[in-house]
Amino acid sequence: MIVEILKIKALDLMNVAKILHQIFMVMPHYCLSSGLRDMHVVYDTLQLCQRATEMCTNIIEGMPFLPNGTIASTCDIAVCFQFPECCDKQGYFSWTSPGIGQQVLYSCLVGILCFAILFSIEYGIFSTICNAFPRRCKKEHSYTPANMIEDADVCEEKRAVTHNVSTGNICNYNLAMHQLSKKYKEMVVVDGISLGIHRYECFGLLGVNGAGKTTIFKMMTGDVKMTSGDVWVHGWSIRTHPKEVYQLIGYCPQFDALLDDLTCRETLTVFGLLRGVRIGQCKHLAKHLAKEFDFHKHLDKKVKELSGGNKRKLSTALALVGNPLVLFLDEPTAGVDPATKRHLWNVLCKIRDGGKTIVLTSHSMEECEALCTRMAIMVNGTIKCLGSTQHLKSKFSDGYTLTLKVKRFDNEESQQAAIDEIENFIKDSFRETILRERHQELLTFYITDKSRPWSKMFGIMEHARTVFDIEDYALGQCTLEQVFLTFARQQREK
Ligand SMILES: Nc1ncnc2c1ncn2[C@@H]1O[C@H](COP(=O)(O)OP(=O)(O)OP(=O)(O)O)[C@@H](O)[C@H]1O
Repeated sequence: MIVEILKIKALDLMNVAKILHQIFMVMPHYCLSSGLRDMHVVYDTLQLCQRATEMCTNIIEGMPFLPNGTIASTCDIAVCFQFPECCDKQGYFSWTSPGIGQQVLYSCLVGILCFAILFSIEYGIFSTICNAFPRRCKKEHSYTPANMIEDADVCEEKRAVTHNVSTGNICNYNLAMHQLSKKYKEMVVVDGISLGIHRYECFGLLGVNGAGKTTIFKMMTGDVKMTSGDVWVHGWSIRTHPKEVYQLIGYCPQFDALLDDLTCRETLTVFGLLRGVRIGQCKHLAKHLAKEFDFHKHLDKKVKELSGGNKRKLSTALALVGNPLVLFLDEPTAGVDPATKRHLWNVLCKIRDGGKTIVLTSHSMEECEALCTRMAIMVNGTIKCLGSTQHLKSKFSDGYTLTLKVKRFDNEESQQAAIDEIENFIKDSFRETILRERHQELLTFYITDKSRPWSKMFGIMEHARTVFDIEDYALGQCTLEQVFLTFARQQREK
């Protein structure tokens, strides 16, 4: 009884093992190892059968009553009787175990399937299918941006881009983004951005650390997948025609993506070849770009021997290889000395005026003022304001800034009393004044009343200097940095 139960159990287990074997066969590692094991079993079986047949032949060869012709068949029968596995005469590639026919078939099928998936991803076949059924796909991807009160310029830009998308006039822009969003798990880092950028434009993306600027660049260069929305370069959609888009863009990443052991000349040549520049022209291109970006003295130095600033110059130059139409520059002048920075600005202005579109991020307001025809300030993945430097200054900081330094006292109480006295005086003397910032003895006031002439305001301040404990002061128009700081505070509040 127990033996019977054990037999049934063993049979069940064998069936389970067979099913598992079939399932695991889709895994190449399992397929390979089971194939090797089976080949070894077939080899051993064949060896055993051959040796048994040879032994049998030696034994019965001397028997007189057996005719010569029947020795072979007699041995076959004897060996088959003794070792049943010798009866089948299986080859290595037979379909049933221990042949490896199944493993070979599974490996081929899995290989073909994986290649097909790889090609589909590479050539965007899945996204093309997805775009063909927008409603179904949107269930997975669509993301509605948090509806907050938006600035009128941002709304107008959105409306213009949406109109051009719906009327098929997206070619009006060199670069257009529509409802571009990115979510990392539950965190929204880019929140429904719509922008249209033309030729001859240098567009600045400003924002505090973590506002989502680099993520926008990464989506446009295909580094990360967008959650929803689309990007068009010269009318080509990045979702449906990524290859065409990549041919039209140049990218200088935030952190230099260079090969340490190549020289600058070799790096420029390799990138030139990758971008389809003829080998003969690469030599000239390397020299030209090195001269333009002022690192020709280091052209034959290895990348690892370059200073940080020169690496930045090389990275920016690489973005220009292949003559792209749109340039994405992520903090191109970070770590570059002021003189070279100005040289780079001139180069970038020349490129912009040559008909290209530049999108850059920078934490230098000076740089944005020098280069950008338009800019946007980003907060928490959304655009808070948009326009030219002067437009932003007049819209968000229409007034004057007064910065003053109070004399230093050893006594804390006297210091506070002097500050209070000066603050009261300023608030009484200038109408509509706000104390915007205070860092120790440095006070910054924002004066919105523009009715007083400069002469009168300076007169008040010169008088105050003689009466109060003021060490120094500066009075001027509001700067872009102040506009930026107004929005930067919102990021911290969120
Ligand atoms: N792979 C990732 N996984 C999860 N979160 C990410 C990932 N990459 C970026 N983030 C988050 O997305 C947000 C935006 O990052 P991003 O690098 O775009 O900011 P940024 O505006 O370029 O900042 P910075 O000025 O410092 O370069 C950040 O909060 C960051 O932590």
